[in-house]
Amino acid sequence: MDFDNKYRARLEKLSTTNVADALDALGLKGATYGIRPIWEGAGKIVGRAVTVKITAAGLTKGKHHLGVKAIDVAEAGDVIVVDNGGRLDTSCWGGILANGAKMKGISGVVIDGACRDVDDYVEIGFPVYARGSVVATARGRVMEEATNVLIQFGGVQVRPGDVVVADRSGVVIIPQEKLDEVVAKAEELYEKEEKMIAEIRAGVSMLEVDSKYNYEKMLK
Ligand SMILES: O=C([O-])CC(=O)C(=O)O
Ligand SMILES: [Mg+2]
Repeated sequence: MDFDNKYRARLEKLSTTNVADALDALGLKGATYGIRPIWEGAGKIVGRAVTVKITAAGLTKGKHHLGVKAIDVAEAGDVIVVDNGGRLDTSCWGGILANGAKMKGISGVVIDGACRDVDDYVEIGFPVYARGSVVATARGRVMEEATNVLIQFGGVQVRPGDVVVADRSGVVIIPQEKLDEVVAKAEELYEKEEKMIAEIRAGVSMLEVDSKYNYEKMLK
């Protein structure tokens, strides 16, 4: 799939909410909840998923240090998607990993859990989205179970190569085999909303604009 040529610029123009609405209209799951930019300037992220599945540390040891394999296999523009099951009591991503990811040209990291070293992300301008930040290290608390496998992220499935879009509203995942349909539908919804906003700004009444575009039925 020629993702960069065919889809990247189009997705950068769309919002996560356009994409979430397109997924709803097409009966697909991909909208997550509660995973937000961890620092003010963390910009929008678009890219293909490299997944990391985290599990609790214990007597079975992990093969790779958490996150390192994902950074190694990722290509420039990819997004690392970390499933730590929503845990908030321990980090599963930090500043050293962020520096490694930044050096590879990775677009950003989205985490179903918590991260640490937020000042480091600000310093290097690296976008990280998570449920929160925490000071406690991942070491001895969690470990990497697998890289590039099916994961659960904010209640939705993510497979390696699925497409991630993240902005200030949150994170959406587009199943890779539905990318064409979802992007086309999201663009159609974006155009309609732009027209609605233009009319509202031109002074047309909200009631008139709403009934003309039938917002309530727009996803049918
Ligand atoms: O130990 C951790 O949670 C990870 C960490 O701080 C880093 O990558 O800098
Ligand atoms: Mg650190």
